[in-house]
Amino acid sequence: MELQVKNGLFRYGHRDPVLKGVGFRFGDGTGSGRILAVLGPNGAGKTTLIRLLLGHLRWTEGETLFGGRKAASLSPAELARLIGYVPQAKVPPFAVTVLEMTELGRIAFHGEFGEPDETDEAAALEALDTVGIRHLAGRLCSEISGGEYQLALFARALAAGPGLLLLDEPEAGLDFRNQRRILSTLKSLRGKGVSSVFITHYPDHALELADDALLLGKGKAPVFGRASDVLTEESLSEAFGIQVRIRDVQIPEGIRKTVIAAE
Ligand SMILES: Nc1ncnc2c1ncn2[C@@H]1O[C@H](COP(=O)(O)OP(=O)(O)OP(=O)(O)O)[C@@H](O)[C@H]1O
Repeated sequence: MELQVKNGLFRYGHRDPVLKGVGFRFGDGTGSGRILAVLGPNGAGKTTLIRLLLGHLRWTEGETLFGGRKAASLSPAELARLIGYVPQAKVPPFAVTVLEMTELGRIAFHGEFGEPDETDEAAALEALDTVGIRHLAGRLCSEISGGEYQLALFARALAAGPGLLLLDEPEAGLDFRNQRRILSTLKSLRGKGVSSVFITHYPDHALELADDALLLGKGKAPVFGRASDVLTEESLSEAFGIQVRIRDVQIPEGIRKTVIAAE
């Protein structure tokens, strides 16, 4: 699905703009999946951007379009069927099992007050399988680890079978193996035509996985383009204000880029 932002500017209240000059066209109408990594220092506006794309916030100027349709003209239910959202993990204060929480991802299909049916349960269990935590289906969300909960949030987004996933630091708090699980799931979803926009503080992950990258810098114009063009030693050093080096590392599958802070 094509995602486009035109002339985006956003400010909270009367403050200085958090985002300015945001414009990009990601993906196309051919149905092939793509991955966009969003990077930038703390406070650069990454989560704000995701909230704008989700329609939780409105651009002060500019607009978002999904498949050429203005996001503002889509109902919340239409948006929920198009987009899956994986927020930063915050365990809910109410007692809910992992399966029940995953079934919440199906709400656009059965309505807020409708009961999930067998189809919803099957989709939720399949999503739990995909992220490797089906064995936790009956456990309370308040009684699993933070990393396991992060995976449950991913499953909740997958349960709706969205064409586009928006993920806010999906690998944060996960161990190496589960980070790889998230990355390989995004990769295999791309192969099935599902696109992803993911915020990450790991430039290595962006270089490994992403087709495109959006680099946000505080007070600097955002840069969008092919990930290998956007994420260079120079641009990362400038955006993060620290000397960065990119090196090739030999792994059994070939060469992988690794990004090092050289200070
Ligand atoms: N609700 C709000 N009201 C006012 N200012 C806000 C609000 N939410 C965020 N901000 C400010 O907007 C700026 C961007 O915040 P945002 O959370 O989008 O950054 P981020 O790039 O996701 O940061 P991080 O990497 O730390 O998660 C920050 O300066 C933040 O203090």
